[in-house]
Amino acid sequence: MSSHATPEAGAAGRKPVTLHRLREMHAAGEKIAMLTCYDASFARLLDDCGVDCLLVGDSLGMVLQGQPSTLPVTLDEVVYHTKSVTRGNRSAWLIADLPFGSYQGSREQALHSSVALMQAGAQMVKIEGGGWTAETVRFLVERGIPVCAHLGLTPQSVHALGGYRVQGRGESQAMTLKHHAAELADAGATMLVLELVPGALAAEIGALNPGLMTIGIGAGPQCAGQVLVLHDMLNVTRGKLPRFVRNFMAGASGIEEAVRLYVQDVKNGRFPDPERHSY
Ligand SMILES: Nc1nc(=O)c2c([nH]1)NC[C@@H]1CN(c3ccc(C(=O)N[C@@H](CCC(=O)O)C(=O)O)cc3)CN21
Ligand SMILES: CC(C)C(=O)C(=O)O
Ligand SMILES: [Mg+2]
Repeated sequence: MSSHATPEAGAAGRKPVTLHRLREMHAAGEKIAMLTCYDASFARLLDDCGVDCLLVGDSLGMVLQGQPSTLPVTLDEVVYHTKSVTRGNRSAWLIADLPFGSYQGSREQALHSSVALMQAGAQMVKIEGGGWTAETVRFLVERGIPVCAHLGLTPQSVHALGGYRVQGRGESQAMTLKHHAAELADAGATMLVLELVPGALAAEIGALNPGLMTIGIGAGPQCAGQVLVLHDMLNVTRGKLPRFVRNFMAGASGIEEAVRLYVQDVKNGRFPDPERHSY
Protein backbone atom coordinates (compact mmCIF):
# COMPACT_ATOMS: atom_id res chain seq x y z
CA MET A 1 0.00 0.00 0.00
CA SER A 2 2.96 2.35 -0.38
CA SER A 3 2.37 5.64 -2.08
CA HIS A 4 4.96 8.01 -3.42
CA ALA A 5 2.60 10.97 -3.25
CA THR A 6 3.26 13.54 -0.58
CA PRO A 7 0.79 13.23 2.29
CA GLU A 8 -1.03 16.45 1.44
CA ALA A 9 -1.14 15.82 -2.31
CA GLY A 10 -4.46 14.67 -3.77
CA ALA A 11 -5.44 14.01 -7.38
CA ALA A 12 -2.26 14.18 -9.45
CA GLY A 13 -0.83 16.19 -6.57
CA ARG A 14 -3.44 18.91 -6.83
CA LYS A 15 -3.72 21.55 -4.16
CA PRO A 16 -6.78 21.40 -1.90
CA VAL A 17 -9.87 22.79 -3.59
CA THR A 18 -10.89 25.90 -1.64
CA LEU A 19 -13.81 28.27 -2.01
CA HIS A 20 -11.33 30.73 -3.48
CA ARG A 21 -10.29 28.16 -6.09
CA LEU A 22 -13.92 27.29 -6.90
CA ARG A 23 -14.67 31.01 -7.43
CA GLU A 24 -11.66 31.25 -9.75
CA MET A 25 -12.95 28.28 -11.74
CA HIS A 26 -16.39 29.85 -11.90
CA ALA A 27 -14.99 33.19 -13.09
CA ALA A 28 -12.89 31.42 -15.73
CA GLY A 29 -15.87 29.38 -16.95
CA GLU A 30 -14.37 26.06 -15.85
CA LYS A 31 -17.18 23.68 -14.95
CA ILE A 32 -17.32 22.26 -11.42
CA ALA A 33 -17.62 18.46 -11.16
CA MET A 34 -19.41 17.23 -8.05
CA LEU A 35 -20.49 13.72 -7.01
CA THR A 36 -22.13 12.36 -3.90
CA CYS A 37 -19.87 10.32 -1.63
CA TYR A 38 -20.58 8.45 1.57
CA ASP A 39 -17.43 6.55 2.56
CA ALA A 40 -13.64 6.81 2.83
CA SER A 41 -12.75 4.42 -0.02
CA PHE A 42 -14.81 6.26 -2.60
CA ALA A 43 -13.67 9.61 -1.21
CA ARG A 44 -10.05 8.70 -1.99
CA LEU A 45 -10.95 7.34 -5.42
CA LEU A 46 -13.09 10.34 -6.43
CA ASP A 47 -10.45 12.75 -5.15
CA ASP A 48 -7.76 10.91 -7.14
CA CYS A 49 -9.91 11.20 -10.27
CA GLY A 50 -10.14 14.98 -9.94
CA VAL A 51 -13.71 15.37 -8.73
CA ASP A 52 -13.83 18.96 -7.44
CA CYS A 53 -16.52 18.61 -4.77
CA LEU A 54 -17.82 15.68 -2.74
CA LEU A 55 -21.34 15.87 -1.36
CA VAL A 56 -22.35 13.75 1.62
CA GLY A 57 -25.95 13.80 0.46
CA ASP A 58 -28.98 12.71 2.41
CA SER A 59 -29.60 10.56 -0.69
CA LEU A 60 -27.61 8.10 1.44
CA GLY A 61 -30.95 7.19 2.98
CA MET A 62 -32.11 5.89 -0.38
CA VAL A 63 -28.93 4.44 -1.92
CA LEU A 64 -27.27 3.06 1.25
CA GLN A 65 -30.20 2.39 3.58
CA GLY A 66 -32.91 1.43 1.09
CA GLN A 67 -35.39 3.99 2.43
CA PRO A 68 -38.18 5.17 0.11
CA SER A 69 -37.22 8.84 0.60
CA THR A 70 -34.57 11.03 2.25
CA LEU A 71 -36.88 11.96 5.14
CA PRO A 72 -35.76 9.25 7.64
CA VAL A 73 -32.09 10.35 7.49
CA THR A 74 -30.82 11.79 10.78
CA LEU A 75 -28.13 14.35 11.54
CA ASP A 76 -26.07 11.68 13.35
CA GLU A 77 -26.10 9.53 10.22
CA VAL A 78 -24.87 12.36 8.00
CA VAL A 79 -22.20 13.14 10.64
CA TYR A 80 -21.06 9.50 10.60
CA HIS A 81 -20.69 9.42 6.81
CA THR A 82 -19.07 12.87 6.75
CA LYS A 83 -16.38 11.61 9.15
CA SER A 84 -15.70 8.62 6.89
CA VAL A 85 -15.49 10.78 3.75
CA THR A 86 -13.22 13.26 5.55
CA ARG A 87 -10.74 10.48 6.39
CA GLY A 88 -10.53 9.27 2.78
CA ASN A 89 -10.52 12.66 1.09
CA ARG A 90 -7.34 14.63 0.53
CA SER A 91 -8.15 17.65 -1.60
CA ALA A 92 -11.77 17.78 -2.77
CA TRP A 93 -14.13 20.43 -1.37
CA LEU A 94 -16.46 18.70 1.08
CA ILE A 95 -20.15 19.54 1.40
CA ALA A 96 -22.65 17.84 3.73
CA ASP A 97 -26.45 17.94 3.57
CA LEU A 98 -28.46 19.25 6.51
CA PRO A 99 -31.02 16.44 6.73
CA PHE A 100 -34.79 16.79 7.20
CA GLY A 101 -35.66 18.14 10.66
CA SER A 102 -32.15 19.37 11.47
CA TYR A 103 -32.62 23.03 10.48
CA GLN A 104 -36.32 23.90 10.13
CA GLY A 105 -36.92 24.51 13.87
CA SER A 106 -34.91 27.70 14.27
CA ARG A 107 -31.78 29.46 13.11
CA GLU A 108 -30.10 28.20 16.29
CA GLN A 109 -31.03 24.60 15.47
CA ALA A 110 -29.58 25.07 12.00
CA LEU A 111 -26.39 26.46 13.53
CA HIS A 112 -26.02 23.54 15.98
CA SER A 113 -26.59 21.02 13.19
CA SER A 114 -24.13 22.82 10.90
CA VAL A 115 -21.52 22.88 13.67
CA ALA A 116 -21.86 19.09 13.99
CA LEU A 117 -21.31 18.67 10.23
CA MET A 118 -18.37 21.09 10.15
CA GLN A 119 -16.75 19.38 13.14
CA ALA A 120 -17.14 16.08 11.29
CA GLY A 121 -15.08 17.56 8.44
CA ALA A 122 -17.55 19.32 6.13
CA GLN A 123 -16.39 22.63 4.67
CA MET A 124 -19.85 23.75 3.56
CA VAL A 125 -23.40 22.77 4.46
CA LYS A 126 -26.30 22.38 2.05
CA ILE A 127 -29.83 23.42 2.93
CA GLU A 128 -33.01 22.73 0.95
CA GLY A 129 -35.62 25.31 0.09
CA GLY A 130 -36.24 29.02 -0.51
CA GLY A 131 -38.10 31.81 1.20
CA TRP A 132 -37.79 31.37 4.98
CA THR A 133 -34.41 29.62 4.53
CA ALA A 134 -32.75 32.90 3.44
CA GLU A 135 -32.60 34.23 7.00
CA THR A 136 -31.14 30.91 8.19
CA VAL A 137 -28.54 31.05 5.41
CA ARG A 138 -27.60 34.61 6.46
CA PHE A 139 -27.31 33.49 10.12
CA LEU A 140 -24.93 30.64 9.18
CA VAL A 141 -22.85 32.66 6.72
CA GLU A 142 -22.39 35.48 9.25
CA ARG A 143 -21.00 32.85 11.62
CA GLY A 144 -18.38 31.60 9.18
CA ILE A 145 -20.18 28.63 7.67
CA PRO A 146 -20.19 28.50 3.86
CA VAL A 147 -23.63 27.55 2.57
CA CYS A 148 -24.88 25.80 -0.54
CA ALA A 149 -28.60 26.35 -1.16
CA HIS A 150 -30.84 23.88 -3.01
CA LEU A 151 -33.91 24.82 -5.08
CA GLY A 152 -36.20 23.17 -7.60
CA LEU A 153 -36.97 19.59 -6.66
CA THR A 154 -36.11 19.53 -2.96
CA PRO A 155 -36.53 15.85 -2.05
CA GLN A 156 -37.16 16.53 1.65
CA SER A 157 -40.43 18.18 0.49
CA VAL A 158 -41.44 15.27 -1.75
CA HIS A 159 -44.80 14.83 -0.03
CA ALA A 160 -45.61 18.52 -0.29
CA LEU A 161 -44.51 18.63 -3.92
CA GLY A 162 -46.55 15.56 -4.86
CA GLY A 163 -43.67 13.45 -6.14
CA TYR A 164 -40.28 13.78 -7.80
CA ARG A 165 -41.46 16.12 -10.54
CA VAL A 166 -39.94 18.86 -12.63
CA GLN A 167 -40.16 22.23 -10.85
CA GLY A 168 -40.33 25.77 -12.21
CA ARG A 169 -42.55 24.98 -15.17
CA GLY A 170 -44.90 27.86 -15.90
CA GLU A 171 -44.39 31.56 -15.43
CA SER A 172 -45.39 31.93 -11.78
CA GLN A 173 -43.32 28.95 -10.53
CA ALA A 174 -40.35 30.24 -12.53
CA MET A 175 -40.76 33.72 -11.01
CA THR A 176 -40.85 32.26 -7.48
CA LEU A 177 -37.72 30.22 -8.15
CA LYS A 178 -35.85 33.26 -9.49
CA HIS A 179 -36.98 35.33 -6.50
CA HIS A 180 -35.81 32.66 -4.04
CA ALA A 181 -32.43 32.34 -5.79
CA ALA A 182 -31.86 36.10 -5.59
CA GLU A 183 -32.78 36.13 -1.87
CA LEU A 184 -30.39 33.25 -1.15
CA ALA A 185 -27.60 34.99 -3.06
CA ASP A 186 -28.25 38.17 -1.07
CA ALA A 187 -28.18 36.13 2.16
CA GLY A 188 -24.66 34.99 1.29
CA ALA A 189 -25.10 31.52 -0.20
CA THR A 190 -22.12 30.78 -2.44
CA MET A 191 -23.48 27.72 -4.23
CA LEU A 192 -26.92 26.71 -5.39
CA VAL A 193 -27.97 23.21 -6.39
CA LEU A 194 -30.75 23.37 -8.97
CA GLU A 195 -32.55 20.04 -9.22
CA LEU A 196 -35.00 19.07 -11.95
CA VAL A 197 -35.70 22.52 -13.37
CA PRO A 198 -35.90 23.50 -17.06
CA GLY A 199 -32.45 24.16 -18.49
CA ALA A 200 -33.37 27.64 -19.72
CA LEU A 201 -34.52 28.66 -16.23
CA ALA A 202 -31.34 27.32 -14.62
CA ALA A 203 -29.26 29.27 -17.15
CA GLU A 204 -31.22 32.44 -16.39
CA ILE A 205 -30.78 32.03 -12.62
CA GLY A 206 -27.02 31.63 -13.11
CA ALA A 207 -26.82 34.72 -15.31
CA LEU A 208 -28.88 36.81 -12.87
CA ASN A 209 -26.71 35.79 -9.88
CA PRO A 210 -23.05 35.85 -10.96
CA GLY A 211 -21.89 35.41 -7.36
CA LEU A 212 -23.77 32.15 -6.99
CA MET A 213 -22.24 28.96 -8.39
CA THR A 214 -25.15 26.97 -9.81
CA ILE A 215 -24.75 23.19 -9.67
CA GLY A 216 -27.26 21.37 -11.81
CA ILE A 217 -28.84 17.93 -11.52
CA GLY A 218 -31.39 17.60 -14.29
CA ALA A 219 -31.05 21.36 -14.85
CA GLY A 220 -29.34 21.49 -18.23
CA PRO A 221 -25.76 22.19 -19.30
CA GLN A 222 -25.72 25.93 -18.59
CA CYS A 223 -24.91 25.67 -14.88
CA ALA A 224 -21.56 26.44 -13.26
CA GLY A 225 -21.23 22.76 -12.43
CA GLN A 226 -22.99 19.40 -12.24
CA VAL A 227 -23.75 16.81 -9.58
CA LEU A 228 -25.01 13.22 -9.74
CA VAL A 229 -25.64 10.51 -7.19
CA LEU A 230 -22.55 8.26 -7.32
CA HIS A 231 -24.49 4.98 -7.39
CA ASP A 232 -26.60 6.23 -10.32
CA MET A 233 -23.69 7.20 -12.58
CA LEU A 234 -21.90 3.94 -11.71
CA ASN A 235 -25.03 1.97 -12.70
CA VAL A 236 -25.32 0.47 -9.21
CA THR A 237 -28.82 1.82 -8.51
CA ARG A 238 -31.58 -0.65 -9.54
CA GLY A 239 -34.97 0.28 -10.90
CA LYS A 240 -36.07 3.23 -12.95
CA LEU A 241 -33.61 6.10 -12.87
CA PRO A 242 -34.37 9.76 -13.48
CA ARG A 243 -33.81 10.68 -17.13
CA PHE A 244 -31.01 13.11 -16.20
CA VAL A 245 -28.70 10.24 -15.15
CA ARG A 246 -26.04 8.91 -17.51
CA ASN A 247 -24.45 5.53 -16.93
CA PHE A 248 -20.73 6.35 -17.08
CA MET A 249 -19.81 2.66 -16.70
CA ALA A 250 -20.99 2.13 -20.28
CA GLY A 251 -17.80 2.36 -22.28
CA ALA A 252 -15.53 2.47 -19.24
CA SER A 253 -13.14 -0.30 -18.16
CA GLY A 254 -13.96 0.21 -14.50
CA ILE A 255 -15.07 2.59 -11.79
CA GLU A 256 -12.03 4.82 -11.97
CA GLU A 257 -12.36 5.34 -15.71
CA ALA A 258 -16.10 6.02 -15.34
CA VAL A 259 -15.42 8.74 -12.77
CA ARG A 260 -12.66 10.26 -14.92
CA LEU A 261 -15.08 10.27 -17.88
CA TYR A 262 -17.66 12.07 -15.76
CA VAL A 263 -15.16 14.76 -14.74
CA GLN A 264 -13.98 15.10 -18.35
CA ASP A 265 -17.49 15.31 -19.80
CA VAL A 266 -18.64 17.87 -17.22
CA LYS A 267 -15.52 19.97 -17.87
CA ASN A 268 -15.83 19.92 -21.65
CA GLY A 269 -19.61 20.34 -21.65
CA ARG A 270 -20.48 16.90 -23.08
CA PHE A 271 -22.55 16.13 -19.98
CA PRO A 272 -25.37 16.83 -19.59
CA ASP A 273 -26.76 16.48 -23.08
CA PRO A 274 -29.40 19.22 -23.57
CA GLU A 275 -31.64 16.70 -25.35
CA ARG A 276 -31.39 13.55 -23.25
CA HIS A 277 -30.55 14.79 -19.75
CA SER A 278 -32.43 18.08 -19.58
CA TYR A 279 -35.99 19.34 -19.28
N1 LIG B 1 -30.51 7.37 -6.42
C1 LIG B 1 -31.00 8.62 -6.34
N2 LIG B 1 -30.75 9.49 -7.33
C2 LIG B 1 -31.26 10.74 -7.30
O1 LIG B 1 -30.97 11.54 -8.23
C3 LIG B 1 -32.05 11.13 -6.18
C4 LIG B 1 -32.26 10.18 -5.16
N3 LIG B 1 -31.75 8.93 -5.27
N4 LIG B 1 -33.00 10.48 -4.06
C5 LIG B 1 -33.42 11.83 -3.84
C6 LIG B 1 -33.74 12.50 -5.10
C7 LIG B 1 -34.97 11.97 -5.81
N5 LIG B 1 -34.64 12.27 -7.17
C8 LIG B 1 -35.46 11.99 -8.29
C9 LIG B 1 -36.25 10.87 -8.33
C10 LIG B 1 -37.04 10.59 -9.46
C11 LIG B 1 -37.05 11.47 -10.55
C12 LIG B 1 -37.89 11.18 -11.73
O2 LIG B 1 -38.39 10.10 -11.90
N6 LIG B 1 -38.07 12.16 -12.62
C13 LIG B 1 -38.73 12.01 -13.92
C14 LIG B 1 -39.29 13.35 -14.36
C15 LIG B 1 -40.68 13.60 -13.93
C16 LIG B 1 -41.26 14.83 -14.59
O3 LIG B 1 -41.09 14.96 -15.83
O4 LIG B 1 -41.85 15.66 -13.87
C17 LIG B 1 -37.69 11.59 -14.96
O5 LIG B 1 -38.06 10.81 -15.84
O6 LIG B 1 -36.57 12.07 -14.88
C18 LIG B 1 -36.24 12.60 -10.48
C19 LIG B 1 -35.45 12.85 -9.36
C20 LIG B 1 -33.34 12.84 -7.29
N7 LIG B 1 -32.66 12.38 -6.09
C1 LIG C 1 -28.51 14.86 -5.37
C2 LIG C 1 -27.93 15.84 -4.42
C3 LIG C 1 -28.06 17.25 -4.91
C4 LIG C 1 -28.41 15.68 -3.01
O1 LIG C 1 -28.95 16.56 -2.39
C5 LIG C 1 -28.20 14.38 -2.35
O2 LIG C 1 -27.48 13.53 -2.89
O3 LIG C 1 -28.74 14.21 -1.26
MG1 LIG D 1 -29.79 15.88 -0.55
